[in-house]
Amino acid sequence: MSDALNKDFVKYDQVRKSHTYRLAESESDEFDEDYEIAVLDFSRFLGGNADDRAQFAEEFVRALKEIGFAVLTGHGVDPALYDAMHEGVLDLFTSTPLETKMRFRAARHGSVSQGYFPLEETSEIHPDLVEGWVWCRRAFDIPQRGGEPTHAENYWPDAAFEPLFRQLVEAHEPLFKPIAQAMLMGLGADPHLFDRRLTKTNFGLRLNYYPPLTAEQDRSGAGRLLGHEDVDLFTILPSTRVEGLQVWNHRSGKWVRMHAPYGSIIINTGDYMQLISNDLLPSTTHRVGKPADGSHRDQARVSFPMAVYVWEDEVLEVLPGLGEAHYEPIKAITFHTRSTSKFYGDDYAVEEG
Ligand SMILES: O=C(O)CCC(=O)C(=O)O
Ligand SMILES: [Fe+2]
Repeated sequence: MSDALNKDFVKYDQVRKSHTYRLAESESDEFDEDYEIAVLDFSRFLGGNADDRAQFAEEFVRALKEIGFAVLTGHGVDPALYDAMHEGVLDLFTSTPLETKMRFRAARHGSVSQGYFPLEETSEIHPDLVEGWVWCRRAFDIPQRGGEPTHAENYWPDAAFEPLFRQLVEAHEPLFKPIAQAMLMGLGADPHLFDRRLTKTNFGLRLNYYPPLTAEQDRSGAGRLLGHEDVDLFTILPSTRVEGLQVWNHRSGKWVRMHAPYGSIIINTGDYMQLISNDLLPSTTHRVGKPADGSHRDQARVSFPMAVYVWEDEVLEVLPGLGEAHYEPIKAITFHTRSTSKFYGDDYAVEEG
């Protein structure tokens, strides 16, 4: 199984992914030590004049076209919040008994597999050295799309975690539209085309807890999270304290190690965005490997990416003005669940229009 290739699962892909990579880390993997992922000041878009905004959008989209990842500073979120989240994730995973965690095992809610993922069970295709926990919009006590009441209490092992992690949701939700607007502007499309779809939209907040590596795991060369692409429009990932994120450079066929400054956020485009951008913005493969710096190996690693979706009943289609469409329009639920049935089994797919 450790020789498995992404190509073995190509039937699940809903957008073109022509490269080949091994799911697990391997001694033969090559690294692009010189490539620098762009670090851009988002305040130029959030607070700048029309020229600043246009220039930011151009640089942002250039970086994304090239590698599917960019790092943003100047986004306005207090880094103290990320420190609090880091501690909160450690607390959640280390203080919740396994039997309690197992009562929340992940299950499909609409498109999203929401709930707890035990160690080595992030996906059905290969074991990873991470525990995960995913919550969508409905799990937070925030305004819901149709004004329906929330039942946050159903989703949390301890009620105190909801208001804690809600702070992260409330800090990031105001960034959804400006990030999408900058991408659309840089693509030459109407920057406001997704404003309605992104109002009270769905998302998946994923907390990842990578336990300290044992000496044996360290020796085995096992990675922490398999190579994958995100299915979403884009992901907002605050920079992590412990390194390890690696990004596939499709030009060189090598991996690039992410080094994002403290307090910055990493943005990467996912499958929804690759479809609507007609393959201009790639859904880039990434994974989490052992830290290159040995001193970090005995430390737990924590990350808290937020995946931005559109609701299940929206249609994903190629934006106007981007030439002959490579894809047919498709309902978001069909697109999302077909693609992620790669991880959750064939019966995960919901076929609708
Ligand atoms: O832990 C990280 O740095 C990345 C996690 C990730 O790619 C994911 O949860 O989709
Ligand atoms: Fe990811």
